[in-house]
Amino acid sequence: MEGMMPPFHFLFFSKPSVYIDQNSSVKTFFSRNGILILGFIFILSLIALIAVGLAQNKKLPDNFKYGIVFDAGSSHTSMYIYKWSAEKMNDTGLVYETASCEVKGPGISSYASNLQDIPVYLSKCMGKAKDLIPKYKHQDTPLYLGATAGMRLLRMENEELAKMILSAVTSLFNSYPFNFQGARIISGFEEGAYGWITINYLLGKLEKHNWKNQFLRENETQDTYGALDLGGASTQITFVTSTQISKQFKKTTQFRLYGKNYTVYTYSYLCHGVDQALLRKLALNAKDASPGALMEPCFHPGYERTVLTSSLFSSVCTKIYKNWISSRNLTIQGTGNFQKCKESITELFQNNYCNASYCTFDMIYRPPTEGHFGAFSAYYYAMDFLNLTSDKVSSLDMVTHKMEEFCSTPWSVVNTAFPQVKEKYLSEYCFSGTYVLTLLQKYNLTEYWTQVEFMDKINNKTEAGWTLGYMLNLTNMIPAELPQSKPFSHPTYISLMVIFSLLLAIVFILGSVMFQKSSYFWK
Ligand SMILES: Nc1ccn([C@@H]2O[C@H](COP(=O)(O)OP(=O)(O)OP(=O)(O)O)[C@@H](O)[C@H]2O)c(=O)n1
Ligand SMILES: [Ca+2]
Repeated sequence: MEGMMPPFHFLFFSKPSVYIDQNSSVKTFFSRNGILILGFIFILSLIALIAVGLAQNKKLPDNFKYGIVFDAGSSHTSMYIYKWSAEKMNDTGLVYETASCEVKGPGISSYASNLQDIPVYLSKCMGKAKDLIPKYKHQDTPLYLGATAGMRLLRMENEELAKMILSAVTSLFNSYPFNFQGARIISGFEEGAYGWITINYLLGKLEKHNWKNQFLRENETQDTYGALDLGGASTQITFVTSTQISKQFKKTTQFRLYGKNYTVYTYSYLCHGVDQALLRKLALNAKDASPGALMEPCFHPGYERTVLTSSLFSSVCTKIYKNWISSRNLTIQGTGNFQKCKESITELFQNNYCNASYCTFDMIYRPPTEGHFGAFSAYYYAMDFLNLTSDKVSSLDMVTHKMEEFCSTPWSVVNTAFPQVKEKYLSEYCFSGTYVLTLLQKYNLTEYWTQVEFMDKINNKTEAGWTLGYMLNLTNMIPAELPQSKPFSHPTYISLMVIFSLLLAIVFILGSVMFQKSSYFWK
């Protein structure tokens, strides 16, 4: 039938036009080959489109993963639930805290004599985890418990009791549907290193992309932050050092993360956490106290606390003072004097020394500190309460002035002004603030006050601490090498789709125009 389009397969399988009309043979030859080329482009475009679609746009709805970590500290236990996209698990900054739970009660080490209470102690937070994580994900959700300095101290005193606490936790957690990976006492070295990983991961210091979404190499990445963690029983300092450190000190570790090497110094000072430091200070001063009373410059004027002296010596950290006095009641009376408080805290640090190549206190080698530091846990609690976090305050003089003012404020005034703050915390902020300041001075970190950033939740979501780093490490979520170049971002994918669609439309339009012309020659 004249004028009708030939079927689609005709484009490729019709006889060569050169046999039909000898006069238009050359023109027809080109138009037929043009159609063939366009046909090829069409097929290639289609294949490319499908390939891009299959390779780059595999996004599945709600493909999230979860992980649960319990931080069993000396003063309290917290549970953190982390969440991340399963497709992007090797990227930095993508795992975040989706919920947390404060376990009611003291640190887990105080359950040594009442193991039967451990299920009640932990089950409320476990119930929260069960409710928050979708049921079908429970089996794939790793669950960890890491215990820190409180349990380290208990282990030094009585290893069997420490084991029994961990066994009680193990049998409880095994009865839950999660993928329980163990309850253990982590070392001070791990605690420091994982804290460093957490903050640098969350601050995006380990792996960087440029505006083209390409990974930046070695020296193009930003400097990492050092990590300062102040707990109740221990304190950790961790930072990247460029000082050549003799192997005999064994205080550094090598990390290879996202294709970059880091020489990280870390040390955990046991008995230098804020609670144990206060206990040591009180135990140390108790020997010189007049019978029944101890004047304490780190407590507010008018504050009183009565303790049994034996309770001051019950910790491993204060045992050395035990022989000095027999047990009796001791009333501690605040005098609220920042300078005297600072002097007495300084006595807790022995042999402080720092030169160009090394620093030390308590005979522990430490290379000179470098770069910026993120300070969390009790560093943050104290400085945040005192309104002294670095964006609000610019110099050490300001901090000193504020501390002098706060410590000398009568307890009745402080207590009335902050009725919502727990009495234990409130009565000790003069001590803990002064302790923070003294510790930072011992680390030589107060010269440039803004070198230290006090941090709580990073990106307003995830708490700074060792738990996230611990989970990232145990789930192999931080690769040693850089991941292969990133797949297309969503906008790039959409742009490619548009370009290929336009190309296809042009191919079709040109194809049909050329086909009409060539069929004119066949007539
Ligand atoms: N809002 C808060 C919370 C806690 N604290 C105090 O901060 C100290 C350290 O708390 P934390 O960092 O939770 O210590 P733990 O993790 O329990 O101890 P460690 O890491 O040494 O095992 C404790 O003295 C606690 O009383 C505080 O002053 N204000
Ligand atoms: Ca802690």
